[in-house]
Amino acid sequence: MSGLEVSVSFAYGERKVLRGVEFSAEEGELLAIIGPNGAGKSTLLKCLVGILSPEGHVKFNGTNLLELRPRERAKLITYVPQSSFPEFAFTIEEFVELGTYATRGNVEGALKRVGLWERRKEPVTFLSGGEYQLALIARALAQGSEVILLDEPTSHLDINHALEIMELLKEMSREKIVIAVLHDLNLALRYADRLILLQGGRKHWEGKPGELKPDIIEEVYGVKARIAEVDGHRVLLASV
Ligand SMILES: Nc1ncnc2c1ncn2[C@@H]1O[C@H](COP(=O)(O)OP(=O)(O)OP(=O)(O)O)[C@@H](O)[C@H]1O
Repeated sequence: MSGLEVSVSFAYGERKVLRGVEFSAEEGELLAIIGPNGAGKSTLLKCLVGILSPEGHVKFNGTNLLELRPRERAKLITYVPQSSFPEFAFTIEEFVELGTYATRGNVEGALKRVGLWERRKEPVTFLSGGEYQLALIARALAQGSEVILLDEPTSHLDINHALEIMELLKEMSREKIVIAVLHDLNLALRYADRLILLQGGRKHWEGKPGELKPDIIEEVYGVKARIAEVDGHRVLLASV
């Protein structure tokens, strides 16, 4: 079986946070995980990458990643956490090299791909929020894994940098499986091949962006929603 096959449940102690979340993904796909605050999106990514230990399985090409040692798992799946600014004094290049512990990764290729190669000798603390997000993505790319998970990669970014990141993810998804938690539904509608909508720890809905109906948004987010078409893109207009 090729691609990623997920079936997970997870509880923090007594508190059930993911209840039988199932989906699959194939190489060449950009999946967006969407859903309201507290739905379980970050928890789901942490379960997929093995930071948390869920019940169930996360199979990649038939191998259950949850049963692999961390070093072996890291060759196959990488996680880009929510951006928090680094306090330490690495250069950009050293920071990206940290992603290659499991592989003989391609630091140069990754830095060139995100446009930071020329600045590689600068301290990572010199980067702006958007540039730091690019460095985080370069670190994931340098690891060379086939599945990349990103938790809110566009939060704190201006629209220009957000679009730049989404274009990069789209390009990466041609040869990998890319799964991103996105709060911005318009970015999800525009860039994702498929959406997984979580609510209350369950998969509430799954489909292509073109299939998302306003009534689903209204039900899950408690807003009034309209979806219009602008220059061939579906655009969500929400109001309270
Ligand atoms: N370490 C933890 N211990 C206990 N409960 C937790 C922990 N982390 C998260 N939770 C709870 O699990 C639920 C899901 O949290 P999670 O961060 O996965 O949601 P999310 O969909 O990513 O939310 P957001 O959009 O606000 O980032 C929330 O109710 C949260 O309070």
